[in-house]
Amino acid sequence: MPSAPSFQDRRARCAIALSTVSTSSVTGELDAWRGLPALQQPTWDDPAEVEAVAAELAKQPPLVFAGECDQLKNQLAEVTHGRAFVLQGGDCAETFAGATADDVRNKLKTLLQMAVVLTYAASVPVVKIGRMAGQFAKPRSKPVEVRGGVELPAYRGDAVNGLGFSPDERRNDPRRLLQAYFSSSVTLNLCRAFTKGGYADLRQVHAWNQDFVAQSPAGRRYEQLAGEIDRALTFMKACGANPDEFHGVEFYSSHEALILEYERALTRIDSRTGSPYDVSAHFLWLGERTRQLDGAHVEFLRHIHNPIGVKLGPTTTADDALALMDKLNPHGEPGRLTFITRMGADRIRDALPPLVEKVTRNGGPVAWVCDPMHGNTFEAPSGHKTRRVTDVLDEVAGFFAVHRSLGTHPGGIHIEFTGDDVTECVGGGHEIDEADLHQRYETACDPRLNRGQSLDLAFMVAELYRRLD
Ligand SMILES: O=C[C@H](O)[C@H](O)COP(=O)(O)O
Ligand SMILES: C=C(OP(=O)(O)O)C(=O)O
Ligand SMILES: [Mn+2]
Repeated sequence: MPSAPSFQDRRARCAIALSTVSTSSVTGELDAWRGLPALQQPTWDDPAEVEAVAAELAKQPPLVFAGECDQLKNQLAEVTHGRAFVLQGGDCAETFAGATADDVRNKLKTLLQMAVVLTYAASVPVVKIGRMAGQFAKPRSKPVEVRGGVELPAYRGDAVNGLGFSPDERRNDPRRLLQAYFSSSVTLNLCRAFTKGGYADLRQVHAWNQDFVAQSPAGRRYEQLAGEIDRALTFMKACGANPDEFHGVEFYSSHEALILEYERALTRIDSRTGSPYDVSAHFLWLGERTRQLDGAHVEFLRHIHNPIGVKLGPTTTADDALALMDKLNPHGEPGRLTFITRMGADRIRDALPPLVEKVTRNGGPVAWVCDPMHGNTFEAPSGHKTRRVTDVLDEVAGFFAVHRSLGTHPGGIHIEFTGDDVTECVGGGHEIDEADLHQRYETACDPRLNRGQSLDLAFMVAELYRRLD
């Protein structure tokens, strides 16, 4: 007969049992979305292939660490308290071909320049989040695209199918999910190297502008500001400050949590706390098309501990916002939830106040961020999807005006931009007009601000921020 288990044995068995119970209940929660309607999911030819890919993804190392997600959550908590500002941006749709050192550096350079303008001119700490290293999947308004009488499945991002207009390219291929992971990893590695390895050093403010200054009004304006920063740094050094403190910056990754098989496969239990984190990015958001309260996306996001966002379009009611708040941040944890409003320049001044009022009165803390892109898209006569820079600026001005009148904090901007001199949005310093769009229209999905247009926006936001005082 086996002897009675020792106290240690019993304790160990008990611990094992507890961890099994808690792990399986966590697993149950993380898979609960599978029983709910999930919009905008690709249809795959072979479910077994998707399962094999998910199993492969589940074995891969995390792209980000839970502790980094917590750090971002703390910084976003500062935003909810009105003490910091979010700058979130990048491509509408990243592409695998764009995971190169040049492309990533150009985007980061523009983001850093914008952040410097905001930090210096508005005197506010800026939380820098890229729509980078994972933004490979797109929701679409139509499931198909028709060209010259030929109908094919819509492009859903490089994680799903190809942009080229052929049946082969447009076939949904689950193996692309693996490539999305590897391209995210390459991009994030570059971002980490650029932001920590000296390139983002504040003493490089002029270097980021070198290839730009002569050509553009925004570049020249930036150059002046960089000169002031230089003098401030010299002054601080003379006062005894340690210049190495400006060597690197904190940078975080984000993307829309769209393809639930991918996000689920990259969700891990944090060894420190036993809580699940989606380690595909620091920050995940839900799009306007997939934020149904009883839908699969909300259910999945509810259980991960990353800081998260939800896009809110012009039809969102105050009750919708409150219900999302209750479901996604039931304990009112500061920094956990960001509402990214994308109302359109002509709607923001009417559509935003009821949401902010009700959430502020009844809800926990939330960071309010303005996406001035997605409510302002239209089709030019040439067929290009575009946006007017004046509408983008006007939506941001409306966002600031609403928060100012309600006494709440305009917490940040969320934009689609690129570091290259593309011609995708009309207006701006170089006055791109609709007839110019074809010149350098390179986006895989929505039109992005180019570098000059992005810097113009940063100067305007800094001005609006200063006027809040
Ligand atoms: O950001 C993405 C787009 O707004 C979204 O994919 C819808 O675009 P579509 O109307 O071209 O499908
Ligand atoms: C699809 C997007 O936005 P929204 O969900 O707000 O339409 C996006 O951010 O690219
Ligand atoms: Mn977009």
